[in-house]
Amino acid sequence: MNKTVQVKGLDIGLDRPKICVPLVGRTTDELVIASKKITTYDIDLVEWRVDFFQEVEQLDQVKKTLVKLRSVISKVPILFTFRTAKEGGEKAISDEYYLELNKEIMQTGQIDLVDIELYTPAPIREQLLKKAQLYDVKTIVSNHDFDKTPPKEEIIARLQQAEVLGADISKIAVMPNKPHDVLTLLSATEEMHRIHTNIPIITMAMGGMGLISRLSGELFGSCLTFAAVDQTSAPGQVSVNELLPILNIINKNIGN
Ligand SMILES: O=C1C[C@@](O)(C(=O)O)C[C@@H](O)[C@@H]1O
Repeated sequence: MNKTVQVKGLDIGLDRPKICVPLVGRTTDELVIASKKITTYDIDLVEWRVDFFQEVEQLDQVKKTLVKLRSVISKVPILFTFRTAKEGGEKAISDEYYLELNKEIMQTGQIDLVDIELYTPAPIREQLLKKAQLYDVKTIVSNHDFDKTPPKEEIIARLQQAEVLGADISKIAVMPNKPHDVLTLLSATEEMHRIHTNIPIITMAMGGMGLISRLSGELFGSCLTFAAVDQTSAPGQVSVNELLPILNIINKNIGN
């Protein structure tokens, strides 16, 4: 069983959850300034949330900006994510452009991981998964529910579906409306990790109510957690400086 994924020397899936910081700038300048700051922190990955970028519909501009970001972010993997409006992102684009954007960016050789939404129309999703393999880009197949927390069986089923499709990592983010919803997400995570999967998984309950899920991945089986340097990309993210000591204290004591 190989529940780890290696990217740029980083073993995702082992020990303490990896910390991923989102870049949410709207302009190239904002993004470059933010990435210079982010790389001074003790983090494991950077996610470019390109749906925040105001020139996202001009592929050449996306590519030029990516080259600049890559030259700043040289040591840690870059995850490229266009989060669609229907899954809580900033912008709606056509399925055709979603395909073109992700395909072209994978081909540049400048990114290490790509986020592909589980509910992307099947023919597009399949093409993207194939291209990722071809260009040696690791895939996170993701799903987001910004309104509610689906039942445990449904959370597990979506994570499994991502794995069956060939994801390197499967991910789900849900919104809790009551404390029990957080338990549902954690219980699904624990069961999925223990019994149902051969790949690393990422799960979180969003919002303040779900915060515990962003801290406790090492116990329940979520391999990565998103945290902010200045700006958050989703409700409930805390700052890297607040998160790091908590992850470390869990890591230090978990085997005792
Ligand atoms: O999918 C995720 C998870 C996330 O939504 C979160 O809740 O931390 C943040 C997003 O930037 C990322 O793409």
